[in-house]
Amino acid sequence: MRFLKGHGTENDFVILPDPDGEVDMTAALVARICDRRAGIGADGVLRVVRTKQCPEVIDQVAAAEWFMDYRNSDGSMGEMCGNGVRVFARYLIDAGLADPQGFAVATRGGVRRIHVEPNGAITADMGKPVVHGESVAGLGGHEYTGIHVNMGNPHLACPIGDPVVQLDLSHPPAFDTGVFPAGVNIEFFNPVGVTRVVMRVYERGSGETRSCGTGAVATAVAAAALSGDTTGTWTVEVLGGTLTVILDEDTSYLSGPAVLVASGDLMLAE
Ligand SMILES: N[C@@H](CCC[C@H](N)C(=O)O)C(=O)O
Repeated sequence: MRFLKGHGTENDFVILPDPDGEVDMTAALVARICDRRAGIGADGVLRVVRTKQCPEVIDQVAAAEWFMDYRNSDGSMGEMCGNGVRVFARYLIDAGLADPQGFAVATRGGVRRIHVEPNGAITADMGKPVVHGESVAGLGGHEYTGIHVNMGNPHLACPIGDPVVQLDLSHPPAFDTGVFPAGVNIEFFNPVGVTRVVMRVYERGSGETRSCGTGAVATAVAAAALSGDTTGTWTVEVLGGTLTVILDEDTSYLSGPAVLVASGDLMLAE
């Protein structure tokens, strides 16, 4: 099975081209591929499959030829992945499978439109964030109140007073399973400018990663809310680089680098 490897601000993915939907993506196979010692190593897998082959997203077939079948590194499914969809787009463009002028990708979280910036950055229209109110994350004996934001997938974005570098994210933060019965991605951020924040994230199904695109948008929403805003352009610094988030009245945009770094043949048995 052919694979490629790519990343967006060091949120890294194995890309599996499977146009006709022939690969049986078991959780065990995904976890083996993502294993950083016994596999290729990645935060997740992006299976590239024609939307018409996938009953679960067949309602998106008229809008998007390709479906991003996203899986976390533990094999669990995610509805959306902001860096993933940008790396997925980079693959489609480089493979000549999508129009670099703009196209749409089907995801479990809905259709996401893509365009390429003059500097090569890839921007995804992430849809309108859905804000649900406050909830609490527990970490290192502290409780952090954050904002529950749905970006197709669930997030809890928590402002903290201290630099995020001090946090120990080697263990999962606690959260309210009544609010998040299917788990949650938890961001911690500290503002470092009027519209600039530093963020770290503990992802559902993948642990701490060096970036999270949906998390960056959720963080921008929470940071904006702190100053009484719902719109604006935010710079989100993550361990793996810098992302730009635009919040407007109707939708949100995530922009940043997305690169392919390798390709090869997967030798793991399915
Ligand atoms: N890294 C992603 C988010 C991936 C999905 C997440 N772990 C979940 O289970 O919802 C991003 O860039 O958005």
